[in-house]
Amino acid sequence: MTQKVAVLGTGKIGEALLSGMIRGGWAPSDLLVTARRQERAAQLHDRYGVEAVSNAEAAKSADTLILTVKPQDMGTLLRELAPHVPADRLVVSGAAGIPTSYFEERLAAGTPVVRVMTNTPALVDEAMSVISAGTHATAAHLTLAEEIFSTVGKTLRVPESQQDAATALSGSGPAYFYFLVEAMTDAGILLGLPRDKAHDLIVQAAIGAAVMLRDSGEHPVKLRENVTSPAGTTINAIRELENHGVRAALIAALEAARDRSRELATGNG
Ligand SMILES: NC(=O)C1=CN([C@@H]2O[C@H](COP(=O)(O)OP(=O)(O)OC[C@H]3O[C@@H](n4cnc5c(N)ncnc54)[C@H](OP(=O)(O)O)[C@@H]3O)[C@@H](O)[C@H]2O)C=CC1
Ligand SMILES: O=C(O)[C@@H]1CCC=N1
Repeated sequence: MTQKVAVLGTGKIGEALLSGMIRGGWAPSDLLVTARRQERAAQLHDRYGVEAVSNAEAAKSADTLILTVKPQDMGTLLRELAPHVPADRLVVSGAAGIPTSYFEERLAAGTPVVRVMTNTPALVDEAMSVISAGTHATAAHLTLAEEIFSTVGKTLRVPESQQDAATALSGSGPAYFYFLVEAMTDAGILLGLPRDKAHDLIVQAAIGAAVMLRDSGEHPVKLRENVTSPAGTTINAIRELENHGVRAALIAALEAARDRSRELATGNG
């Protein structure tokens, strides 16, 4: 039986998923979208040929509802949806912080809920989507969520207790790398390189390092040691990174992101 899937609150993440599903072979006729603004609904229809409907209509017509509004908008969306969602619908939340129990408490008893934390590299099919089951979600529901999110990259199942940590690492993760590239490009300017060349050098170093991390099978420490020659350039840079507490700063940063994810649990964060 064909599954009809609706993406509710189709912003950056919702659109990335929608476009990935279409690239992955889902027929636009099996997909529905909702948006808060009419002009956004029309834009999605024009771009992807999908039908844009109301949230209530999506709840009635689709087998699977993927909720991709901001955590702070989830309460309002659920109040609107709850009277229209039959208990056999799979509800997938893409929101940071909000636990599956939040949805279970607000939807019909027994509604299966799956929580997913993806990230923006979904736009280039390189997402990491971290998936957890709620109380009533079965293995088949998890498999369906994996099938949907594997159209935009890798998937990983974790116990829900690890979702806030996963959000800090991979949900927010791309932002840390962009931040590092921005800072290292500034360093290139300081060292006298034109900005465009500094950018290209750092981005290619990042791509090369990322591919080696993924494909070499080597531990990151070993990869770093291979770059770090005795009395060479790299060790001087590493000493400065350690002097400035960059390792401790990263640990503290990810802990802060994890804590913020926990705070968002109420949807009022
Ligand atoms: N951005 C990221 O890197 C990641 C985000 N997430 C999670 O994904 C979710 C979405 O984030 P993101 O895509 O960045 O946010 P966006 O603001 O881009 O998308 C949310 C969309 O939902 C719409 N919306 C809000 N309320 C309603 C409603 N009641 N009915 C229909 N549409 C509604 C908004 O409309 P309007 O355009 O009018 O505001 C907006 O277009 C969040 O919960 C976030 O935690 C997860 C992983 C990574
Ligand atoms: O910053 C945020 O809250 C969202 C969730 C993970 C990435 N972006």
